[in-house]
Amino acid sequence: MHASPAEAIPAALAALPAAPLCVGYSGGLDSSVLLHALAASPAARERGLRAWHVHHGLHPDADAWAAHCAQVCAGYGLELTVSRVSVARDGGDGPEAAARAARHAAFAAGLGAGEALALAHHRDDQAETLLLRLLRGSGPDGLAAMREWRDCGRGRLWRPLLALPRAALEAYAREHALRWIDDPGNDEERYDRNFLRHRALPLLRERWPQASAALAQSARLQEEAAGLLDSEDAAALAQVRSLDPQALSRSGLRALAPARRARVLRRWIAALALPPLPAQGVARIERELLPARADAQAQFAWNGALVRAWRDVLYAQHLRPPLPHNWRAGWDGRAPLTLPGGGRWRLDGAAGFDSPLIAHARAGGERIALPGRAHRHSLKHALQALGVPPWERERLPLLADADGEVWAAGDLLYSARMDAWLRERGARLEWVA
Ligand SMILES: Nc1ncnc2c1ncn2[C@@H]1O[C@H](COP(=O)(O)OP(=O)(O)OP(=O)(O)O)[C@@H](O)[C@H]1O
Repeated sequence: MHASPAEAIPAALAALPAAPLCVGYSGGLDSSVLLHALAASPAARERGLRAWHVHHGLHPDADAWAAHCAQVCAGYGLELTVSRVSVARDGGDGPEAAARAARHAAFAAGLGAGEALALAHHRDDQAETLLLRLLRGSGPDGLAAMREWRDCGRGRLWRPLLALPRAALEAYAREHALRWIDDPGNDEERYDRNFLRHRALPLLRERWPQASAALAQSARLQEEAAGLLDSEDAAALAQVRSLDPQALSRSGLRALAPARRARVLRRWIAALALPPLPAQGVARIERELLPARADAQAQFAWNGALVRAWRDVLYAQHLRPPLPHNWRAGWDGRAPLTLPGGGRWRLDGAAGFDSPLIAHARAGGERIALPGRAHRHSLKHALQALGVPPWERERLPLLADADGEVWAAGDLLYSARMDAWLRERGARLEWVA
């Protein structure tokens, strides 16, 4: 175990895969230490070390903080990126949480492919995070608290100081006579983290001097356990998954143990980039959507997402209104066509159609001349035969020629002519609902 950033940073860099390196620099004590230790490392500079300051625009001194960061970086000969973000002051969880969300969104959007963003979280931050998660009633994934590595946009977050106590960073800052900014927000005890830092943890340490180290150790053990659970969840999800990533087998889910089922459902929702299921979400799905005789209309909606049961599948999707009945748009296939209410159509592998087609909503009663069939078929029956659920049919755009002949329904059905046209060119249509 390393006792100081001066030892921890070179050791961590030696184990770091070759990747561009950036440091999240707020100007506070912790990230000033991290920046200094990285700037002193030839291995970090070889990776093109740069610094990144997110300007939240919340505090009256925020401009001065950014100027301080620029001055320090110039002194080290490092490039500094300053990103301004807009923070909703009246967000439900307070300005601190809103600033954090905006900062992480900026990181996720701005990191280069494979780039590592070093953050200066340390062992005492980890202990606070674990306590916060315990007090929120988190399970093993949450209690693993902060990982040393985590994916972020196209890059990754890296916390090379996570094993060091705050005191080691303070000693380093004194030893190197660093200058840093004291954010007055860090003392406000109405924020939970500050309450733990200034009141709860000092009290715990009176009786258990190693409290922070022990809490961080617990988080590490939880991370190991969560890793094991995670691979088992992935295997269980693969078992119940169908070809369509938005669909799971209801009978397959029923066969899983309830605790596993809950984890698989959460993992599936996260993989679809839908908002996390609320606390009662799993119970509602279990009760209303999983039974073999679930009501065909049953659904569970939360934060713009929806899960429903249909035949043997459980479907999850973003909540979207049906296509407006009167919607029509010319489309030559050259650029993607944006559909009302979100979603799009794209022609891949060909420059465009020979002559523009007309995209429109279904009116009912359409027929389509399918490949290899002598007669036109009812579109509705063809979609039913494909197992397309009713709500997906409501959002399904049609593509027709000037004579009203249907050429395609989303990317689910092609007419014989469209099929031949796409095959000749090795092209395909891609529809996102
Ligand atoms: N404004 C900022 N610009 C760039 N980096 C920042 C900024 N604020 C924080 N960081 C980086 O994130 C690290 C952690 O800061 P802070 O404890 O405020 O984090 P957080 O993102 O709110 O995380 P958590 O709530 O998980 O502790 C800092 O040490 C620094 O590396």
